[in-house]
Amino acid sequence: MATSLSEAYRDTTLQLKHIIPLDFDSIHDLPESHVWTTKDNLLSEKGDILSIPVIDLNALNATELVRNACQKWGMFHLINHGIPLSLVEEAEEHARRLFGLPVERKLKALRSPSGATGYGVARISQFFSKSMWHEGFTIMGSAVEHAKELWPDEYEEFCDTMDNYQKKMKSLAYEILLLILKALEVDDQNQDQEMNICSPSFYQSEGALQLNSYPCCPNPNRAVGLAPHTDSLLLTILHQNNTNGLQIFQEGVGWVPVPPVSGALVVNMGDLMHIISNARFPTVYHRVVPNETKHRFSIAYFYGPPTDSIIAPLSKFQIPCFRPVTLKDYISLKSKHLEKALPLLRI
Ligand SMILES: O=C(O)CCC(=O)C(=O)O
Ligand SMILES: [Fe+2]
Repeated sequence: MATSLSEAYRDTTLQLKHIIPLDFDSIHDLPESHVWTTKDNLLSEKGDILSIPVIDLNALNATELVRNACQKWGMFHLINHGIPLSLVEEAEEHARRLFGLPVERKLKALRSPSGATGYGVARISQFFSKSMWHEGFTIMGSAVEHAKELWPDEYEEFCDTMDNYQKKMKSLAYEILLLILKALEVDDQNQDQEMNICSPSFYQSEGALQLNSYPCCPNPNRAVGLAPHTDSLLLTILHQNNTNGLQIFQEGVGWVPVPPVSGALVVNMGDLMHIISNARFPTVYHRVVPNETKHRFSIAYFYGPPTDSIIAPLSKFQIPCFRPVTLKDYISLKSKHLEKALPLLRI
C-alpha cells in the first residue's frame, strides 16, 4: 500500500525539547533559549517599493502573470480564488481557539516524538540551537484524533471546518498547479505524459495543513518566529491574519516583507516545484519575524503528489538539472539535511 504523507514524516524521532513549545502565557521576558544572536536583520531597503504581485485568478492574462511572478519571486498573492471568506475566517477562529487553550490542554494533543501531526514546535527546530517564538498544530487527513484530546465533547465543529478547508484548498491547489504547468508551457496534449501530473492519481495527494501561532513577543528584535526555510512540497497556499511578519529572501536584495493583502491568499513555490520546473522557478526561502503587540496566526496548506510519485524535471527540459526522486525519499532527505537536500539532487 502507498505510504501516506504522515507515514513519510514519521521516520525521524525527535527529542521532547524539539516538540514542546514555550508556555507563552506565563512568560514576560524573552528567555535565553529564545534569544537569537545570529539573526540577520538585513531588511531590503527597497522594502516599500518591492512588492509581491497580486494576481486575479480569473484575469485573462493569469498564465503570463503567474509565469512572471513565479520566475521572479516564486510567490504571489492570489485574489478571486473562490475560497469563501467565511470559511477562511472560521478556520482562523478555530486556530485562535486552539492556541488560546490552557497549555495543559494543548499538551494533550502533543505530536508524538516520531509522529507528524498534532501540537508542537516547527519540525525544522531540530536544526537550530535556539527556539522559535512559535507554536503550531499539524493536520494530515483527519484531525479527529488530536481534536478529541483538545475538546473531548465538542471536537466535531473543528474537524468539520478543517476537513472542508482542506478539501477546498486541495481543489484550488490543483487549479493553480494546472495554471503553473501552462505557465511552464506544458501543453494540454503532453500534460498526461508529464509524470502523470494531471492524472487522477496525482490528484489523490493528501496535503497537509499547518496552523501557526506567533504570540506577542516581549523582544521581537532578538527573537525569531519561524526560522528561514523553504517548503518541501509543490506549492503552499497561505492565509495570514492581518498581522505582518512573513518575509522572503531575494538574492542581492535581502529580506522583503510580505504584508497581508485583504482577501488574498499567498501562493508560494516549494522544493518539488523547483525540481519539476528544472530550477526555472525558485523555491521560496522565507521566515517569520515576531511582533510586539499583535498576535499573528497563519494557516498553511502544503500541496504535493502522493508520496510514491517520482519527482523529476518535466520532460520538456532536455538538460535536466536534478536527479529523479520519490517524494517519500525527498522528505527523508529533507528531514536529515534541511536546505542542503535540494543541492544533493543536483546533476
Ligand atoms: O506564518 C507564516 O506566514 C509562514 C508559515 C510557514 O512558512 C510554514 O508554515 O511553513
Ligand atoms: Fe513555510
